Amino acid sequence: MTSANKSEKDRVIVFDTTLRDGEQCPGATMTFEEKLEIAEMLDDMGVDVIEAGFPITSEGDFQAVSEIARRSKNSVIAGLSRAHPKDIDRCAEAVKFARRGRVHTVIATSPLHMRVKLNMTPEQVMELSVANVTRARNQVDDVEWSAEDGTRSEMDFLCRIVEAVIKAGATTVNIPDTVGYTVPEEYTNFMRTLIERVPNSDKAIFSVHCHNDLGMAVANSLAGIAGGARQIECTVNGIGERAGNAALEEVVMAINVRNDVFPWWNKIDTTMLTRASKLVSAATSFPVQYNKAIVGRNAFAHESGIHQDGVLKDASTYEIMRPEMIGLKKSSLVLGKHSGRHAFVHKLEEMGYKLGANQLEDAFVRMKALADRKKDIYDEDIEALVDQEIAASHDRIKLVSLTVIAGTHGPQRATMKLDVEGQTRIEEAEGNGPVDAVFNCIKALVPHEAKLELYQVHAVTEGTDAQAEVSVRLAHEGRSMTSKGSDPDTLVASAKAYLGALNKIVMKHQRDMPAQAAS
Ligand SMILES: CC(=O)SCCNC(=O)CCNC(=O)[C@H](O)C(C)(C)COP(=O)(O)OP(=O)(O)OC[C@H]1O[C@@H](n2cnc3c(N)ncnc32)[C@H](O)[C@@H]1OP(=O)(O)O
Ligand SMILES: CC(C)C(=O)C(=O)O
Ligand SMILES: [Mg+2]
Repeated sequence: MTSANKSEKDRVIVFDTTLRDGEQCPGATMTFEEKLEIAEMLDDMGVDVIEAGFPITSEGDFQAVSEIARRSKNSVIAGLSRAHPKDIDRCAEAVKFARRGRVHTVIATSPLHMRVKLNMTPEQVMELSVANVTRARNQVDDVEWSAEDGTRSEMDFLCRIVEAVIKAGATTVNIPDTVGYTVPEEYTNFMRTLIERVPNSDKAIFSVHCHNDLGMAVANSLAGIAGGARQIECTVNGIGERAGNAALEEVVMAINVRNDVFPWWNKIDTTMLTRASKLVSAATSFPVQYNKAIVGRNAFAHESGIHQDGVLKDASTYEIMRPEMIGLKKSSLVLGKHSGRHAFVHKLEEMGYKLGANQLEDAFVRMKALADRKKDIYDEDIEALVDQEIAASHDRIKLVSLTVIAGTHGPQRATMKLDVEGQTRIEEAEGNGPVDAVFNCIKALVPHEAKLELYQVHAVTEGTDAQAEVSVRLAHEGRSMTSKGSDPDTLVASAKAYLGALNKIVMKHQRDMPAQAAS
């Protein structure tokens, strides 16, 4: 929706409850400092209402809500309270420092919750709600009333109680799907019926608060807005009770990307979504699922060759939003066994390599072989692979295959096949350790006088499947030749490194021959 046709009736208020409902899930407790940092980010991001905590819960929660209220710039700061005078007073005390403070009072309205949990009749719940909304309104101007388990409540009762709380001064009426039970069409109709039947519904903003038990929190939230609600309660990364709440980044981007179907607007600066996600993930130590919509690390990453080719030609082939819209620099093309040549060439160009057609084809085949054996292919792997390709392109001696038997019962034994200037040779040798056996094989296949001066191994990247990079230095006739070999198998990398140095000696010898003959 363009700014020209934004009207107040289409505005959706974004109410973030990361610090309250988000913190309620096991393991998500945040420190005072972390809460202040998250609240500041939400305020800067354009969140309309920040639910900063549940002040009666503990002294710590009270302090956090009060301090967030003191520091708030533009956002309304809300605190939660039960329908209990102690809760209301403590909450009002905490939010009073905000530019605008909101007391949010909740009570269950479903037959099950009223009977089993509260042990109250509907009339008692009605009385308590009215009394506590009135109490809250005497302390703050902004009061939200929530019907816990709203979607499993009886419509007639809900209409009566909503009318009563609005009359008592509630400025926002929230109808939560507390247990993630509703489905989109049902929620649209539920909200529409309620708003139509409550005579004073125009005196309050209706709100949605959806849980994700059936994976429909975001769809249900948008459906509730379609039914006439104008506030969405959500959390960063969708954290919250059990399967979580509607994810803020998902509802915001759904409205943004599909504004043709969701013709509303909000004030969120979407370019801050990635940072907000990282901050909440770090504070809670909850990792973000790799394939999470919008902020998962794979949300803008492509490994499949056909997709990579499409994205290189025009990103909109496989991306429905630009990464910059959510604060990501760019999408990533990840090399792996599903990748194709277009992406491989693109990656090499990015890394500054320009290979000839044959070298490129060889390097591509080797990248595929490596990807079959190794989970992640990093730039360092490509570098090692291509450097080796370039170095090995003129080799006289090439490794064809290697098998090593190693373990506690020595001697270790290696069997090696080499291509020596077009001829295949095979040999078996023992050694004092597997590396010694490999090098003895090479000596048997290509007899030479060179002495091993240096043997060094290090991992190219992290992880147990990382490529090993081996350096070998051979001394021959007063000269030293060094070469590197890399492979996920340290012994293969060792053979490659040794053969690399030996090839250099052979080539030097061949270069020197005509000169010697002439002298
Ligand atoms: C759907 C939601 O997310 S609601 C918010 C849920 N969040 C939390 O519960 C986190 C913070 N909670 C707490 O720290 C504590 O539960 C407190 C401080 C609120 C209350 O602690 P306690 O007094 O020890 O009570 P406890 O939690 O064991 O039981 C809840 C009591 O509140 C009552 N209650 C539950 N909801 C409400 C409500 N909305 N209004 C009034 N009373 C309520 C219960 O019936 C029960 O009362 P009882 O003691 O007479 O049986
Ligand atoms: C407190 C209320 C709004 C809640 O979190 C719920 O019903 O899920
Ligand atoms: Mg909730």
